Amino acid sequence: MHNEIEKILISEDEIQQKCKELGEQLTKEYDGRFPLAIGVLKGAMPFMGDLLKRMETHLEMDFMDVSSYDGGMRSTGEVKIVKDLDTQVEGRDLIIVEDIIDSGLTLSYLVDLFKYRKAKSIKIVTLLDKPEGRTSHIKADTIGFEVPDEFVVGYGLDYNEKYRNLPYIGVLKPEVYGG
Ligand SMILES: O=P(O)(O)OC[C@H]1O[C@H](OP(=O)(O)OP(=O)(O)O)[C@H](O)[C@@H]1O
Ligand code: HPA
Repeated sequence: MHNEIEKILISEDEIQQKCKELGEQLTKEYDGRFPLAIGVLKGAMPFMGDLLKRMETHLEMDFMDVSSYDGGMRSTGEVKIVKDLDTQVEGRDLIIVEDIIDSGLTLSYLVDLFKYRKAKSIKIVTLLDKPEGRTSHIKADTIGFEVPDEFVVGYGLDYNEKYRNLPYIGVLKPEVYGG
């Protein structure tokens, strides 16, 4: 698996250090508030786990499974809800945890949905931001790292459902996707 990676953009150590830093920030911000942390599956799973372990305050967790890439490298333009939340968001302080904002379509869909469901506050925390990919007006409140306009994999991010279990963020060799 590792020999299919052309280069590592963000190392495992850098990711873990960032989770500690962001977890400390969120601890201060949400102390005494019992927020609802929403992980956007499947990609956010590793980041959600590492980040929230660093948050030293009570919180509730839930997950929403949405998909718009169908395993490929381009957004289909349509966000599908595969699994909805089990928790009511009305009146809650939400922390949406994402692995990446690229076109911004997934998050603008979710933010509109949670506003409609009357969330009290919505904070977007993303490990990666790819600003050059943006086609919709959405900005994260908290960003771990900015990435260039390349298709990245690892630490939750897939290509054809593979590479999510890499502990770092990297770029694939062109021959892997037939480039
Ligand atoms: O800003 P966007 O262009 O909408 O891209 C970001 C979304 O794309 C990926 O999810 P995907 O739809 O591939 O589902 P997955 O997490 O199950 O891989 C990623 O995990 C984000 O949720
Ligand atoms: O660069 C990416 N890699 C993997 N999944 C993604 N979903 C949006 N952008 C990306």
